[in-house]
Amino acid sequence: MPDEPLLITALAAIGRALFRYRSELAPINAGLTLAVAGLLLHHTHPHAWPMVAAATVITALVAGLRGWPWGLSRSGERIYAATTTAVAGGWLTSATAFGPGRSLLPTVLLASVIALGVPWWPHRRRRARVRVDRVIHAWPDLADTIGLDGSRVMSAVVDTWGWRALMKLRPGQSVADVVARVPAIESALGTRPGAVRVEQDPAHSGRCTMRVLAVDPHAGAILWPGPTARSLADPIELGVFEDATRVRVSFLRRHGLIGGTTDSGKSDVLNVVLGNLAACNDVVLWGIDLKGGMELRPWAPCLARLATTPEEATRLLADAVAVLDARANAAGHENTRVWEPTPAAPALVIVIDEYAELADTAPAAVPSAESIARRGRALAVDLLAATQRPTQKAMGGGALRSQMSVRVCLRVRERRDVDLILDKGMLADGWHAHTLDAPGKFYVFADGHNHPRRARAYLVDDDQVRETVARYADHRPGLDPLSQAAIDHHPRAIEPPPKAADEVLLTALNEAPSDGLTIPELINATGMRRTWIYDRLQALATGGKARQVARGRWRA
Ligand SMILES: Nc1ncnc2c1ncn2[C@@H]1O[C@H](COP(=O)(O)OP(=O)(O)OP(=O)(O)O)[C@@H](O)[C@H]1O
Repeated sequence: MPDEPLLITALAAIGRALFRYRSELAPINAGLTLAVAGLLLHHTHPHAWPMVAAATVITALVAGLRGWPWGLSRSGERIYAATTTAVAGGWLTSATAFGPGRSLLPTVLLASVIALGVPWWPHRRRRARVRVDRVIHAWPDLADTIGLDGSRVMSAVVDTWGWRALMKLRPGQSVADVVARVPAIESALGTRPGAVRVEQDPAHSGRCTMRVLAVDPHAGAILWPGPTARSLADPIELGVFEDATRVRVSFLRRHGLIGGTTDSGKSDVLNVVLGNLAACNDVVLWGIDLKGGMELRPWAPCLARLATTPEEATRLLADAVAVLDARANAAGHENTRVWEPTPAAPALVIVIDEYAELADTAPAAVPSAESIARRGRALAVDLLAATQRPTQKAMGGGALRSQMSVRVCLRVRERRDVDLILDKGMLADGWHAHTLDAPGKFYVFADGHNHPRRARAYLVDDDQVRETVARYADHRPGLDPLSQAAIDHHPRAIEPPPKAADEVLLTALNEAPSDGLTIPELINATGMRRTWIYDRLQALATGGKARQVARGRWRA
């Protein structure tokens, strides 16, 4: 028959529309189903209405109290589920006993469908769920278009900020392929730019989670809730990830690096860490701030020392090396490998605001910083450095960074800075810090944080700094006697090196053989400590008065 294809096409279109809009039509479908069920029950089991009533009460209670069977966790949604179940069950009970066409029952059913449909139709999470279902349905075609053919969406969950889907990739595809196509995915899904994130499934290289953020949870500043750590062993909360989980990072026996361009929020992250460390009773804090103390001075009452000039910084770091040496010595004697920070024997954390400035203006301090970076972790002498310019020079060609196991990367100006702050290859792996679009947004690479997830640091305002300082300044611990003695007996720390020793060093270098003198020979000649010799050699080398002729051998 000529009309048959048209009829089939029309029926198929209606079927597709009914399927596509099944969520919107759910109240009407439920009303129709109830009418049919009432008719059947009334004709076959009219005396079963007490059982229907009992089932209604039980189901409404379970839906209201437990959210079952829909897995509802919000109280509003549970109340809605319980009310709907009670109304539907009550109507079915009456229809079973009296027949669905009796008296006002049809009108009550129609009025209930409309009344209960009113909260249903505009409900945000329901509409989001529908949109997600449609995307899952359309994904095979979308994936073909954007070059991810063969990938599948296995499941999807709607959350506070949007939705996230678990994806299975075609054999041979990798997460890097998905990351590279993020802009194409955003265009295919019709989202705002920057709404899609891709995270590797740690358990399977062929799977990943795709997060679509309808609302940016980091759009506004998130105020610092105050310190949560009380000991260096407690993780420090830096801010929140995009799924509203907290960024908790341990700084125990770890050096930290905070990098980012100007105004990216480095000082703010430092403030969050300092605010927490100030509340820890097993940490002594020292600070270096070569911007004249602009950033760290507000914390001064909680800092046992604050260096604001290159000379002070050099001395401070040399003293830290003396502490390190003393602790290493003691650990050797006592046969212990690590220094456990306690209020009586606290860790020493040295906070350096703008490390590149230190490298430029106090080159003699760099060997000390590098020595602390290399040896400090086990002995609880830790560095926390912020830098705006993660140049190869400032980062010691990567040697310093490699010792820093907590790396926070805020917005950077150039893509290559990502690899300088985090590590080689991280940019290609999706740590796109150049796309961070507001101060305080960052990526963190640390123990337990090995995937590129965007976070936003808490914002610490000046009042909070003042309050925290006022609260903890009087409760700061002092250094343990061993470490304090190391500083007190360390000549460089108290006064400038004796002029005589300086002259002896210069003479020794001038008269050195062509293959130079070793450090032990220079120690012998001057009677000074190794760290003093090292500092002076660096300073003389910068001034062109000494040079290293071979590894570890010096002359004028
Ligand atoms: N987590 C945050 N949330 C919201 N705003 C922030 C956040 N962190 C910083 N800001 C804003 O960004 C501005 C710059 O922050 P901050 O001084 O910490 O940047 P910086 O990287 O240290 O800058 P500079 O390189 O100039 O020292 C601040 O005035 C503050 O208002």
